[in-house]
Amino acid sequence: MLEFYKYHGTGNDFVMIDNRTEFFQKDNKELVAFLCHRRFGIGGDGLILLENAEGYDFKMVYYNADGSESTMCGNGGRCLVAFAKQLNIIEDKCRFIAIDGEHLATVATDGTVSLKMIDVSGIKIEDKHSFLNTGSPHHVQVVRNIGSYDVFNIGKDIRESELYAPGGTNVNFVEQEGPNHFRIRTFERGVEDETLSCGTGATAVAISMYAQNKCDSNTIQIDVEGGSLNVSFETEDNISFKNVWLSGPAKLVFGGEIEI
Ligand SMILES: N[C@H](CCC[C@H](N)C(=O)O)C(=O)O
Repeated sequence: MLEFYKYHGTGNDFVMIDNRTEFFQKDNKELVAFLCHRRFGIGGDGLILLENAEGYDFKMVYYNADGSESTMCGNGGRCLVAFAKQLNIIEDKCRFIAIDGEHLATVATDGTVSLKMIDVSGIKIEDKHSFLNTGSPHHVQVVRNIGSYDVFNIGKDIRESELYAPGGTNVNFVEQEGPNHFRIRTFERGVEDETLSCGTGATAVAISMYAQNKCDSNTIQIDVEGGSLNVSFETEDNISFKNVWLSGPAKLVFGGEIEI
């Protein structure tokens, strides 16, 4: 039997495993895909291992639902911080290591988890879209009537297009809701579907919109299908962004054991 916990951050859901004893078969892609399967397994957009790391509170190892180890996951990172607190590894502050480097995080009394993301630069701004890396790669495209937009089919086409081969990208569609307030919907690589939220995607949209002068505050509200996230940052030149923070809820849903 394998002990797990299930968390979500604004509807982006993850299977969490305490792998400090390193028992988990990390190269078993089928096992990860099975655990994330919504009918045969537990169900999740991804799976995250919490491990020990010298000089840090813990290490994050992230897999997409298809079983592939991937790049940074913002909501997953926030959920992992809540999981570390549940395991009494940390209190209300921590420093951990993930695939894209070191992250700081805080847990507020209301449970809001704020995560410091990597510094961002090298944003490409084209006529109809932009592209940037916030720990994971993100295509950002402004659309109208986002509520009825065909995120799955258009997102999948962009994700699979020549432009992003061979690695692929996550695809975010965005519509402005008000000053410094946007609504997004994201097609995620590795889940190969729309998810209810994407943390690195929300971060990418906030930075891209600011870089294109669509907002003037460095604190931006991003509504996702499963709730609301907040992104803040500092920039001097509108090209490089530092002190980037992603905040929002990170909730324990249930825990259990699964036969493997
Ligand atoms: N949901 C994640 C992104 C996972 C990254 C992944 N889909 C990829 O780029 O392979 C987030 O909250 O940032």
